[in-house]
Amino acid sequence: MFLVGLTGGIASGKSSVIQVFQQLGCAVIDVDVIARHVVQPGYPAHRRIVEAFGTEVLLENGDINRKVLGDLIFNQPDRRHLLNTITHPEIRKEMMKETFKYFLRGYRYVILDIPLLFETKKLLKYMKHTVVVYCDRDTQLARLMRRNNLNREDAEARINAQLPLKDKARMARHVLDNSGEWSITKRQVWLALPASSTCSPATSCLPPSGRAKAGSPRPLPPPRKLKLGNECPLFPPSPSTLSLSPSPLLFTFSFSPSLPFSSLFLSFSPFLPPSLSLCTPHSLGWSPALG
Ligand SMILES: CC(C)(COP(=O)(O)OP(=O)(O)OC[C@H]1O[C@@H](n2cnc3c(N)ncnc32)[C@H](O)[C@@H]1O)[C@@H](O)C(=O)NCCC(=O)NCCS
Ligand SMILES: Nc1ncnc2c1ncn2[C@@H]1O[C@H](COP(=O)(O)OP(=O)(O)OP(=O)(O)O)[C@@H](O)[C@H]1O
Repeated sequence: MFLVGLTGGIASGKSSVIQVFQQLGCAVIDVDVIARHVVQPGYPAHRRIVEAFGTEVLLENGDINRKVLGDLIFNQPDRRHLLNTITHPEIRKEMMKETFKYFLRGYRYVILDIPLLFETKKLLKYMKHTVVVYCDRDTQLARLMRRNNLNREDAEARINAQLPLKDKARMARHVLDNSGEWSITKRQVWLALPASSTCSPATSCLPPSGRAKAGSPRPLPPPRKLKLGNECPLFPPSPSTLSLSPSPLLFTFSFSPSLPFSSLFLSFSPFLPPSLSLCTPHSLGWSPALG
């Protein structure tokens, strides 16, 4: 099994992007969701947070007051470090459990949304590939202020608590640009689907409407569960998936001027269980005799 680390900056659009992957049937893990889970009352991290930060970081019902704790840690690096030492080991344990569940279900790839992948570096060595969801700083600031109802100063403190997004984009193997309209970002994910097909046009698993000739405008595939066997630079095929010929679609996509970060080629099928994802020549009705 291979792990794909998806990261970005605060409010750069990681959760939005990972939802698209999820809708497409990929195996995904959102570490922010796990981070919320492990600090619930009754969990060791909850007790240790109260010991370290006092009961003023609690709501009346005993839950962590995330606004208060956030205001504390995003303005004070030492307290942020303290919170990280409490929560990160618990988060990693849960992440391992979730990943193992996907492994048992037969997935070859799991996409993990890990906000601090490049900051902590602890998990980096386990990632087969890294993907950054990027947006320019002004857009990031505006989206963060709007979503969290923050003033500029507080929003900047949160952004500055992380490595600059530009640096992360440089460190990543693949970048998704979410600076523009959401529909453009979604297209980047969707368009990557047929681009990664190993099937030649003659044997394509795509419905006819989903096929395109090299150089012609690409029809937008609807979000759906995938049943293709794919090959692409990001997610190579399993040994039992045979590449027939490189798809012309790959070429079309990689030089699309509408995608400034068009180096992203995602093959979704490895995130599906093998029974669904393999597109062997035989499953396509192809045999060596037929060519
Ligand atoms: C500080 C807390 C209470 C704020 O909660 P809040 O609901 O406002 O934000 P949420 O958890 O949704 O996080 C939003 C984003 O903030 C950024 N962020 C969160 N924690 C940190 C941190 N310790 N350092 C830098 N950035 C962080 C991430 O980009 C994250 O995606 C919460 O983020 C938290 O418990 N953080 C510690 C755990 C952690 O490091 N989580 C990040 C995933 S490893
Ligand atoms: N392309 C876009 N156009 C407009 N708004 C967007 C776009 N992408 C994301 N947003 C909005 O920006 C905000 C941040 O997006 P999202 O929550 O996906 O980011 P995130 O990186 O997961 O954030 P965090 O680091 O805080 O978990 C949300 O309110 C989301 O609806």
